[in-house]
Parts: sequence; C-alpha cells; structure tokens
Amino acid sequence: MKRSQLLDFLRREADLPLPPMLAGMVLSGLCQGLLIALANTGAASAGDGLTMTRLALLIVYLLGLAAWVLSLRRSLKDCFTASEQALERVKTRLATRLLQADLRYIERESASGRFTPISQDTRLVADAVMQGLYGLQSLALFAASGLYMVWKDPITFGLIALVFALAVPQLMRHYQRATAETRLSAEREARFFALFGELVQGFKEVKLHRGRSEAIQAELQSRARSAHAPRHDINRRTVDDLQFSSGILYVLLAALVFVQPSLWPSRSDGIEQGLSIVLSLMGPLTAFATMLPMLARAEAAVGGLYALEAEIEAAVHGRAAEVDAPMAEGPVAADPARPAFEHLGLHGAAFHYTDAAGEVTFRSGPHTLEIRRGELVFIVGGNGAGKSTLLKLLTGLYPPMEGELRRDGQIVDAAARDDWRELFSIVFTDFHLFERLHGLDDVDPAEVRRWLQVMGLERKTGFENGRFTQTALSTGQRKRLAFIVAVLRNKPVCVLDEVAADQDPEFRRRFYRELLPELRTRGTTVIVVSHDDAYFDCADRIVRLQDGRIVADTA
Ligand SMILES: Nc1ncnc2c1ncn2[C@@H]1O[C@H](COP(=O)(O)OP(=O)(O)OP(=O)(O)O)[C@@H](O)[C@H]1O
Repeated sequence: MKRSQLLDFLRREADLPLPPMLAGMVLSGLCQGLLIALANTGAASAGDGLTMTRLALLIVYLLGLAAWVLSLRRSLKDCFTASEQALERVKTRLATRLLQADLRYIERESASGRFTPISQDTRLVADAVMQGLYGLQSLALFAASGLYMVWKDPITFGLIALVFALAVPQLMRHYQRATAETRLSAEREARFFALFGELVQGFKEVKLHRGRSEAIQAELQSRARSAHAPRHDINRRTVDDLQFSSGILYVLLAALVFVQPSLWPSRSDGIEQGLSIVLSLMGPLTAFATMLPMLARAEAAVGGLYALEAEIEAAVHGRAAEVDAPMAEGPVAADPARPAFEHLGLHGAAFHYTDAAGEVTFRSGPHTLEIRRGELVFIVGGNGAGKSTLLKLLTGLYPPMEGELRRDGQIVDAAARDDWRELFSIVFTDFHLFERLHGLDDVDPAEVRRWLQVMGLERKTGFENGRFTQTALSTGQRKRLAFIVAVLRNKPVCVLDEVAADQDPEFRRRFYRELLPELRTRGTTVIVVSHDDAYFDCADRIVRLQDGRIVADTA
C-alpha cells in the first residue's frame, strides 16, 4: 500500500509530533469501546442492586469516560492546530516561491487556471484531517469492540473478523483509485473554472453576442462533464461501499439472530449482548466508509499542492536565465544622498514569446538602450510594436534571454535583479489596483488625499485606514488612481504605459504639460509609452519601436 500523503504532509509541515496525536485518537476509540463493554456488563447485572462489583464497574466506567474526554479533546485540538499550521506553511511557501517565479510562468499558468484549485485544496485538507482522525477513532472503537467480543463470544468475533477481512481491503482499494480519480477531476475542474473566470471577465462581450455565448456555454458544459466523469465513478463506488459495509453487518445480524441459535441452541442466551455489540459496530464502520472518499480527495489535494509547489520550483530554477535571488525583506535601503543610478541600460538584451509548440511568436530585441537619470523618455510605435514587452524587459520582469541589463556600466546578474526591479514604479496597461498601498505603511494620508485632489478624484474615492474607500471607478479614473499609487511609491524611475489613454483632453494636457515635468523636476526618471504625438515635444528623448526593434532614438 502507498504511503499516505496526508500523513506525510502533517509529519513534514506541522511542528506538533504526529504519533501522540494519533495515539490519543486511538486511545479515545479504545475508551469508547471500553465504555460500551462496561455498559453491557453493567446491564447484565442490573438486577443485583449496588454491589461492590457494580460500584467498581461504575468507577472504571467513569475513569474510562474521563480518559475518553481528555484524549479526544487533546488530540482533536492538537490536530486542528497541526493542520492549520501545516497549511499556513505550505500556503506561505507557495506565495513566496510564486513571487520568485518569473512573469512568463505566471502569465501562462494563470491563463490555464493552474492556480484556481489552491483555495479549494487547502480547505479540503483542513476538513479531511479532522475526518481522518474520526476515522481512526472508529477503527479503534471497532477493534476494541472486537476484543470485547473475543472475550465474550469468540464465534461472533470470528464472524465480525470475517466482515472486516472482506470489507477493509475493498474499501482501501477503492480509496486508492479515488485518490487518482480525484486528482484528474480537479485538473479538469481547473480548466472549467479557467473558462468560467474568462466568462466573468468578458461578460459584457459574451452577453452581447449569442453565438459566442452559446459556444462558451457548450464548452463549459463539456468541461464540466469531463470533470464530473471521474467524480461520478468515485460517488458510485462510495454508494457501493456504504451499502457493502452496512449490508454485510445486516447479514451478520441475521446470522447471529437466526442461524446461530438453530445451529447452537445452547448459545441463544448471549444473543442480546452480541446483538447490541454488532449494532454498535455499525456506526463506526459506516463512518469509516463515508470518510474514505473525503480522505481520498484530501490526499489528492495534498498531492496537488506539492505538485504545484514543485512546478513553481522548477519554473523558478529551470528558466533560461539564472534564478532570481529571493526577494529582500521590505524595500532595499538606499542612501538618500546618493542617486540610485546615473545610467540604466539594456545591452543586446532580447526576449521572445513562444507558443504551446515552442515556436517563437514574437521577438523583442536585441536592444541597446541607455536611460540617463532624470530623463523623460517616450517609447512610441504602432500597436504590437513591442513597447510593453520592452518595458517588461527593461524593468526586469522578463529576464533577458540574450544580452544583459547594466546599471552604471555594471552587469546586473540574476542575484541583483531584485534590486534592479526596486528602482521602478510602474503602471501597466493591464494594471491591477490594490485597495491597500501595500508596502507603503508610513505614507502620509494627507499626501494621498492631496494627490486625489490633484487628479480630480477627491469626490470619487477617499483614503481611510490605509486603503482607498472605492476602487470601482471608470477606466480613466482607475488609471489616474494607479498613477497616484505609482507616484506615491516614489521610486527613482516611474514607468507609465499609456496612462493618458482613456483620459479627457484637459487631463491629457495636464498629464503631459504639468504632471510629467513635475515628476522630472523632483528627480524622477520617467519612461512613458505614448500614442499622443501632439505631446511628443514634451519628451527629452523619443525611442521608436517597430516589430520588436528600436528603429529610432532621438533627443
Ligand atoms: N503575454 C504574452 N504572451 C505571448 N505573446 C505576447 C504577450 N504579450 C504580448 N505578446 C505579443 O508580443 C507582441 C508585442 O506586444 P506588446 O504588448 O509588447 O506591444 P505594444 O507595442 O505594447 O502594443 P500596444 O500598443 O497594442 O499596446 C504582440 O504581437 C503580442 O502578440
């Protein structure tokens, strides 16, 4: 039998040792068995009144009860702590590794819904750990009741052992199949949710177009069906298992009540006791059979979380350029008196996109470009010329596949790329607006509100308790807010990708004629992607791109 990934997960990730937890649960199951046995014994002598034997029985019963309460409480509490601890560790590690991965990996995988199952998987593991412990307790209770039977009635015990021998291997076989099928179903479900996410994102477009809506609906249906198929098999087997494990006990009951007295009339006296024990076994065995599918899902979920971690790890280590150093904690301390750089440059730096077959679909570079401190540079060119890709290369989000980045003539290697990225604050065309100004805890709220006023947003959103009170704004307003965030970050270089697009003419004028020069005046190097040729005269320098190459660089 394969090792349990769930147990391995708790053993590796939690600080609390696993054996005492499991032992506690087994003990609680044994105590439960003891209580049933003692109650049975007590019932047999109920007519004797309060004899010394019955008093001793009661005391042992109460001790057993106390042991049951204590062992169950302790191991459940520990188990809860351990599973939350383990999950927290894995989630944190995933997030940390994800931050080290490069943008290409994230772009590719998020599009295919690779990260969708994480939240479901982690919840499932937390729930299943508890269920698993109860399952263990059920087994212990089963074993305890079995032991009691050996003592009271070896023949009935033999029958129960037979039930066990028949039921458990079958349940375990199904359990292992369910683990594999659950993984398959989760992968297919992720594909469903990827498309579902697209549907939500592109709802407006879909809503307006019946043909598209029908095609998406059909595709969603087919993906849902293919995710459902393995789960259907699992559910079918679960029903079979439940019926099998309960049904076999009913057969046992019949054997005990009807067949046994006919074969051994002398044994009819103990039937009631045997009956009550067999009935008490039904609960644990059914609980065990019900819990197995959930455990199987959790096994698959743990496998999925580790597989994702290994994949991110491989993406971090296996990319063309060397690995980035882990992110430094907090912003890199800079000497305020010393400028962060005099020149930032790309030297023969190139990057390309590939399709699923590995064919190059777009090549950016090789570029040789030096940006001087304090410059206001416009990057211009037609749609698809490669302006945004150049920015991603320049800001260190895409590692150069050829050539290098240089800071004041010094080559920026992978280990220094994190510091390099710290030089920039960026507003991309597909920016994400976070509610909070993460990493800007000491920002002066008055300064934020001043900027909201400068950008004409003071009546649209506010800044309270470190967060914007409203981020659901118009496209142009959201861009203005993103611009404010970039400015507040106060980095040496501010990169603005088509921020003036979607703005009204008056704001556009202020952006080019007042805001950009103001940024330059305060010492920020500004790189702007622009299609607004009416304002090209604002730039110190214009870099023109065509088909991924710099075709002109004019001052
Ligand atoms: N994430 C991506 N994956 C694969 N190909 C991409 C990706 N982003 C851009 N491309 C391809 O790279 C080329 C250049 O895109 P890029 O966004 O850099 O151009 P751009 O000059 O910024 O365009 P626009 O002015 O339309 O914003 C495009 O042909 C596009 O197909």
